[in-house]
Amino acid sequence: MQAKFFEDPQKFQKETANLIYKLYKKSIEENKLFTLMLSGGRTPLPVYEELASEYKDKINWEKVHIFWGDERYVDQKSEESNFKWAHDLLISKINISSNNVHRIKTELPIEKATQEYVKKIINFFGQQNPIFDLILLGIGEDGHTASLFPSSDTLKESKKLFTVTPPSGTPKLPRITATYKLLNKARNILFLSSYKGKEKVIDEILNHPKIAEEKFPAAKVKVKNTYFFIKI
Ligand SMILES: O=C1O[C@H](COP(=O)(O)O)[C@@H](O)[C@H](O)[C@H]1O
Repeated sequence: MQAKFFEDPQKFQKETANLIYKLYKKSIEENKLFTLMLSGGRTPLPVYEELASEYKDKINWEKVHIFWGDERYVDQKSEESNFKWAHDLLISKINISSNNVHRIKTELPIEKATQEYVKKIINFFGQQNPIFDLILLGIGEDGHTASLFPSSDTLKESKKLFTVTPPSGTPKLPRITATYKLLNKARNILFLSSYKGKEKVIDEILNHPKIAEEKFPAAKVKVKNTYFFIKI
């Protein structure tokens, strides 16, 4: 586990994009492609912009497959859509085929959208327990990650890779989320979070992980190669 705190927002976005690039290169060497699961929220947005500018030509985007770890159940063009922000700031600016962009289809009924996404992932990886090269995650003020919220039944889901989250969070919306079954298999996890308003949550996750596990869903993501990049 590695935790880094950044006072300079420019440094945060540059170092984060650079780490993503390093992990991309390693995956390409080993597996010839890079499976990247994006998070929602606002914190990763400058990183998406950095990737779209500095890494537009350094990364062979045809070898990258983009997925989402959670989605708010809204139209894909809504300001609240996790897909929309990644699309506008990154995907629309790089040379990537639409076949490599795997969004959650929120135009379908929510259960169907969830099941179809699981099917799509299983078909893509050719196995029931997919291993993503890199999963980006955020941390909410309540310790949620993806759309796994404290005290939610979604935390107990052990069979499915994705599940439906009843209206939760800010904005309070139904959501579709990856479960621990999927997240805890990743090769690399990169938490991107701001620190303000989340100091207690982040300090506890980093310094008292066992206690944090009882309260904060983010603390239950347990992967050997986990990075915390925190913007102060
Ligand atoms: O609602 C969500 O919030 C979290 C944290 O977002 P941030 O704006 O504090 O960075 C995010 O990780 C999650 O994907 C999103 O749906």
